[in-house]
Amino acid sequence: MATVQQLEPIPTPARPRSMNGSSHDMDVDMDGAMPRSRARPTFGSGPQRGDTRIVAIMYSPGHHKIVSVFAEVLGKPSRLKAGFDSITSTDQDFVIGILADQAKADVTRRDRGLVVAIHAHCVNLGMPPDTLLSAECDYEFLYTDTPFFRRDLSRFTSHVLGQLNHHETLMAKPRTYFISTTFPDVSAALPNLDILTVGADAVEIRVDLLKEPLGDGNFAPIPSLSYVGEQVMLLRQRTELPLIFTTRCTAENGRFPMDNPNLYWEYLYRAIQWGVEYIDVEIWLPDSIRKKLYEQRGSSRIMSAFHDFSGTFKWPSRHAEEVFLKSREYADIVKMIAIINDHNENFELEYFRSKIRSEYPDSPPLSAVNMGETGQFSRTLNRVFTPITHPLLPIIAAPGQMSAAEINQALALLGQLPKKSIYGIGSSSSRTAASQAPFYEKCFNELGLPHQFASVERQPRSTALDTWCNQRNFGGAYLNPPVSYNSIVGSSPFFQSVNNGAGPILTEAARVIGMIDTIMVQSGSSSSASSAPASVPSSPRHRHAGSYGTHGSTTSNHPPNTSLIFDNASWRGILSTLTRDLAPSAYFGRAAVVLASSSDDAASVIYALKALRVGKIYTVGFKTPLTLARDLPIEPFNSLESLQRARMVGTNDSASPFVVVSALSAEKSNIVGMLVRVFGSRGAGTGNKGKVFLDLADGSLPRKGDPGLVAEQSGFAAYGAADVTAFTTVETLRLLVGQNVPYSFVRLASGRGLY
Ligand SMILES: O=C1C[C@@](O)(C(=O)O)C[C@@H](O)[C@@H]1O
Repeated sequence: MATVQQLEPIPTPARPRSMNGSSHDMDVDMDGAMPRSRARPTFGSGPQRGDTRIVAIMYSPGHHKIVSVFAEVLGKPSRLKAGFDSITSTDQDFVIGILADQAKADVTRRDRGLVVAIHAHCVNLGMPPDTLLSAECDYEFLYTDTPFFRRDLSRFTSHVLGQLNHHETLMAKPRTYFISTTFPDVSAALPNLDILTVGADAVEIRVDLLKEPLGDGNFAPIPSLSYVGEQVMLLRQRTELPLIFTTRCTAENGRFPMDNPNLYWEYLYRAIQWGVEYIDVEIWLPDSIRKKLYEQRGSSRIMSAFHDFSGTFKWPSRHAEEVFLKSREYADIVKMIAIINDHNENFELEYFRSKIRSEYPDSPPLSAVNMGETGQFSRTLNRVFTPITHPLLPIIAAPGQMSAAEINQALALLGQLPKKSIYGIGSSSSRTAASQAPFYEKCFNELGLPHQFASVERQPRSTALDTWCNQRNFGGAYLNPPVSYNSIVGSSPFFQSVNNGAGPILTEAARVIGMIDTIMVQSGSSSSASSAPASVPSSPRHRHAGSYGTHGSTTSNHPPNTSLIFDNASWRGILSTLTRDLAPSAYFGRAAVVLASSSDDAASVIYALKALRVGKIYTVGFKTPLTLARDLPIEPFNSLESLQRARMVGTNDSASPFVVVSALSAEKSNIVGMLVRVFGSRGAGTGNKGKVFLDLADGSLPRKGDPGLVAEQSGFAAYGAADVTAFTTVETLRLLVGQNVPYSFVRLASGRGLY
């Protein structure tokens, strides 16, 4: 008989706060001994249920297919209706399609508490879209049908419905940057976008700098909404980074005219409808407009903007504080930027920053820099959304802007980014860590980081790991393959001695998963931008003598007040892969099958599936540890009968497996292929990619058959280890060096080396 393990709920723990005052997505466990049965995981800023209203898609004639793609992305069936009036609560489990012409009749009087209205317009049909629908819809999705970017639709949907939240994750990072693109036409940027965005956490589109050709050799005085919409669409199709939508006014080094403030509302509100993540709202705009945008922002975040070019602005003044207080009324981030005359004014800004932090601790994060060469120093010190440029951009967006590499080089020169040794630690059985070395070196180089990267091999039962991690200049490591907490700490006097004998600090993911793939270093003085998140709290057990006492015979070589943090990045790689083409809700409540030969191999998969709120997991080949099984029905397939039962439940039944993840090695491919066939869609071969298959086996190793191919033939959308490795690398770089390197760059720059 199959067993179902169900465990009692346990209260959610209090969460640490970041420097910015936002909660951090890396909850940490301060206990050194591997805690087995503690609080229920929170998954940091992981997937949320979000907006649960009925989604209605307004589509153009001949474009009904977009309705089923939305439905697939959301994990629901679709049905077409003649108008909003006929939508009732019985449609809750469907995505509704309404022909645009019919929608126009009743879109205005729709029940906004019941329905969220999305206008899907294919730009190949011409621009602008229907003006009434654009104005009346909640959101507007602009797309091309050839090529169609499924990833863009999935990201748009996850964002506007509030299922994924970039902002919380970004504000938890110790430093964030955005690149100000200054192209008159973003098409020019697209070929280089991957490289341009290395080191950036978001991409700003300077709408006021766009130049819309009028066809007679002239350009529109301001780009039309049609042109801007297409430009935003093009950019979003090519980058996974959040966008910042900026209409900079003429008085602040921009080109947007100031005579009609309503024009700003029109463009900025449309950007919210397009699902742009950040909206730059200048504070000279009337309060009524700022308030309205703030209230209408949905899942977007408002970055209030203030620039002073007069040369008379003073950070220590009452005026500066008033600007901050006015800004924060309608802002999720406050941006203040000024021209200064003297280098000392950079220190005045630092004083202002710390005063704001201590006097208004609950305010939105402050992003503040000075312009001009004199102000560059402040660009190295600002930690929240520092604007950056890149040598490949046509012009810089503001005087004194620096690139990510220049900022890092300056930090290194100032002693704020000390040179560290960072290790890629492999094992004798897997050469993956070593093959990633050239990629990491390339990234460090591109980002101007002073660190040295070394790839090393860990022998079972050797003490080499202790030696690498106990070097004075140790800056962190990734472990590929991951190693269990117990095998790292169990027999190591060094790791047992850290944090005055409490052992390494564990993030929530590391504690629950029990497998460690990232070791970060956090220095107590924490001015280093180089490594672990500043938001990880110091251990209460830290003493002045340093976190690594002299426990047993082990002496720490690290500077005082240094902590080691153990994390797991793989689960995020898995989560990002599974949500690349689907919104998280496609997984909510559905059943999953996990194949692995040990619970260690399955742990990060199960954690990611739990973050995706799956309803049940069938397991094959391992026993799920209690920490992972908590709050979720787990049913091992331990007989043909149990397998047959799961296979026979109706496809619309939530117990019918929707996602299959295999962590079995390449030589077991034939078994994987067989199981995938068992759970394949009945309508396989019809091109219906309803279900999801993820194969974590190393694709470069010889194997008997390709389960991915079998999966595709059986109606699955198939993903492989290369996707997960690339997404995990993005996460690892964030954790180790605090820098964002987009997925597309990882895929581009790593060649075949990563896999
Ligand atoms: O607000 C800012 C900051 C900025 O003005 C700078 O000083 O780098 C550049 C602008 O593009 C951006 O919108």
